[in-house]
Amino acid sequence: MCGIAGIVSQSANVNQELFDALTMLQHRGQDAAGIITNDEDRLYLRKENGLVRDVFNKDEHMQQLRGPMGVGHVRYPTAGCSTSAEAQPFYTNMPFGISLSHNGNLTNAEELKQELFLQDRRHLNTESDSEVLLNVFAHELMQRNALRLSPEDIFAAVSGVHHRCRGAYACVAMITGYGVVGFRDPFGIRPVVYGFRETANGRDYMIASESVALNALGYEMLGDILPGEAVYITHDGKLHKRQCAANPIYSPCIFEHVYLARPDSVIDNIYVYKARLRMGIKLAEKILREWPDHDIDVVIPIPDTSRVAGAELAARLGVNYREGFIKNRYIGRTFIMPGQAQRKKSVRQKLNPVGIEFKGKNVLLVDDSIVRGTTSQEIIQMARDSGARKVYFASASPPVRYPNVYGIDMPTTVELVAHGRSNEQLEQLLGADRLIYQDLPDLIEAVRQGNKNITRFDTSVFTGEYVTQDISSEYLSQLELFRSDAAKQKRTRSAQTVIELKNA
Ligand SMILES: O=P(O)(O)OC[C@H]1O[C@H](OP(=O)(O)OP(=O)(O)O)[C@H](O)[C@@H]1O
Ligand SMILES: NC(=O)CC[C@H](N)C(=O)O
Ligand SMILES: [Mg+2]
Repeated sequence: MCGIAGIVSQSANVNQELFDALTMLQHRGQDAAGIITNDEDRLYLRKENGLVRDVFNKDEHMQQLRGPMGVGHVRYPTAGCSTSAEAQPFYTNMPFGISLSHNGNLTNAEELKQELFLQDRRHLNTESDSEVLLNVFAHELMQRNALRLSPEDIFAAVSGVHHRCRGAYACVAMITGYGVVGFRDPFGIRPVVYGFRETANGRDYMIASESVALNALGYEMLGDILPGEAVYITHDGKLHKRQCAANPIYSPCIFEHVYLARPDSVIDNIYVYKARLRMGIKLAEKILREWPDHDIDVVIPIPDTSRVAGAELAARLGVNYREGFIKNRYIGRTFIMPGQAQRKKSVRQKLNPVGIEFKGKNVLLVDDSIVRGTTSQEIIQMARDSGARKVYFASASPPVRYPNVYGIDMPTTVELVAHGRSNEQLEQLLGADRLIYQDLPDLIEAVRQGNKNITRFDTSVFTGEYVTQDISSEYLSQLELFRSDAAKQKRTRSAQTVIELKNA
């Protein structure tokens, strides 16, 4: 769940707007950031590890990122490693000069790498699946053999990508001198929206992972890029759009609504905020059904993401809602940090209890999800240390028991605290007096109520069933080998010495 953005403007340089859009999407990736812009026949690229505000220095970088169109990226790695060499956008000069930002994860990247080398004669310089995706797109565009690209050529290339690539990909690509293309895999696993803004010189367009980026910059939303669809905005402000997949099946990732997306975003026509409110209601109904004589004195959310569901949960239970943990505003999201040691340390730095809210009370702590159990374990202990009498814990989503292969870095079952454990075992391990999980049908209903046209979601982290239906146990074992915390750290350490040939 990286963040992607692309802008085509009829007036000004897009550097500052891309910077602002990426800042709005920072919650989707904290490891690296990048922007590439196109001015006439020149490209300007800056990408590096770090937060948006740290990567782009005003005088050194921003002023040099010239041009009225560009694409940007904030990264949360799910493939390759986390060196700056794999920061995005990626670039290839054949044909025309194409740069690409990708959110998601390809599940056939290894096969494609072979194909690209042996058949297409293309060189890849990193382990990133996004560089693979860029080269497939570039090769498919080459196949058109066009001296001047038409929208037809571009849509045919996207169709070619759909034929060859498996997994999740929400992308923005910039074709030097031509325009910006947004496209989404035929299942629509990761979100991407687009919109426009009227100016004296014509229409400016933006494509971004979430609608918050559009709102903040004064763009009006036109809609979601649909599964399999591509939207092409030419440099002179014309919009073309086409369904490029033979058999698209809307199956967005439900975890976007649980945790990944900002609550103020609307994705796939569903208000994330409302979906989270409904998760709170469903959870309250379950508690009232299964534990009618509960003795909960107060509901305390674990900031940030569980706040919305927590408030509605408390209201439905008819008990007080209290901000018992104060979040340090300078610490980012812990779940998407790269190593367990850092994640564990950050929970304590990030959240501090307000003692009086716990002393002598039966507290119900509520979080949006329990993944590795890092947050819940620490927080339950903190509640006890603060004098709580009983500590109950509720999760607004069901137990996360299976790896994600579509752009969330949850690759190994052993790292998932709920994998192979019963509710009782989890209660004991996390140290809760009672543990309540949302039921999956309730979660699906809470989200689906926002858009009844979506008949299925990717719920693989809860069920182990993958919407693309091509995930074998061998693939998962390989993933486990390559993406465990230990394996990642080893790779990142060794890659740090060879970062100079970046993909640009
Ligand atoms: O079981 P775990 O492995 O700890 O993962 C789950 C926790 O991580 C996330 O919080 P995070 O701090 O990333 O972000 P937030 O501030 O948006 O809640 C999520 O909201 C849970 O609190
Ligand atoms: N979280 C994502 O969307 C990651 C994109 C890509 N797979 C990478 O690792 O860089
Ligand atoms: Mg959280």
